[in-house]
Amino acid sequence: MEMQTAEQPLLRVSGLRKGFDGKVALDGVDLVLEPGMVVGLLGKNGAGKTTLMRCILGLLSPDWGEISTLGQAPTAMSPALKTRIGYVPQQHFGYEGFTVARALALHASFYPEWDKQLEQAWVQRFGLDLNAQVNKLSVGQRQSLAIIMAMAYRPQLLILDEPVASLDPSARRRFMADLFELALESGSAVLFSSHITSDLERVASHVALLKDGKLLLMRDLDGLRESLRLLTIKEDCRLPPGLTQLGRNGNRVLVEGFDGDAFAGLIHAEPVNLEQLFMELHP
Ligand SMILES: Nc1ncnc2c1ncn2[C@@H]1O[C@H](COP(=O)(O)OP(=O)(O)OP(=O)(O)O)[C@@H](O)[C@H]1O
Repeated sequence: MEMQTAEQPLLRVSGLRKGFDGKVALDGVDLVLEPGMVVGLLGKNGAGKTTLMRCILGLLSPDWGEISTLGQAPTAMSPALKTRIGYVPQQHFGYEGFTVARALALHASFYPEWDKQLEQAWVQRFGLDLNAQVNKLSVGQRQSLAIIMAMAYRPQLLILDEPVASLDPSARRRFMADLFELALESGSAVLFSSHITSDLERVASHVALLKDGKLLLMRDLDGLRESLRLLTIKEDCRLPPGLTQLGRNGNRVLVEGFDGDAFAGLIHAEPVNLEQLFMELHP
């Protein structure tokens, strides 16, 4: 069994393919997560985000390719290793017959590393009522509880499938800001999917962009801001070798790797934010 060492990344995905009923959901995905990385996974509905997360967690078996999650193949992960991973799925939940306090206590009992102080701080932050019945919580409150349950034991790898979709803007902002801190502080890595590009821009260290099961892009956000451009070029223009074409619409080409140097045939280069990037790639 492969064990995780200090030099190994927390997650390594190589050449991952997964299909359902002959339809490709993931098409050769490579991804590496190192400690301290907060990776925002962007992609439209059906792009493959949940499938990727479920493969990483061993809930789905890949058709092809290799995954090492905390140094082990996810489909053969030991129970001890599972307690070092946190997951908030899109749909949850259990603990229906319990109060919030009881549900948290029960959940905590599975995790030797549970941090009670962290739990309490987050209960306060989300304004959760410990005496409320879980089955009477709102969707957003349930999501808050699921987040606390997934991160209060400071997992090394935290996987969040649209964690903030049901949170109100203030809870969302607090959560996203603290997520980043938590990852850095605990030396862990976070992979979260979101459609809210402004959240992603605010807190992610890296962005991964899935389109039709292919990872079009995986980069640090600062580097991406610098090197991502929407170019207007002449008809017969050839792109220099250092540029990666991400999308094209007539003489408008979205590229990564732009270093500011003009080249023959370039008419105009404009910076793009994540939302524009998303729109350009999904015309
Ligand atoms: N269990 C399944 N059986 C059949 N097809 C599936 C299954 N799970 C996912 N798919 C298909 O795989 C593709 C990717 O789905 P996935 O749920 O990974 O997308 P997503 O990016 O998470 O979408 P969303 O943003 O809507 O959550 C879709 O075409 C979906 O219909």
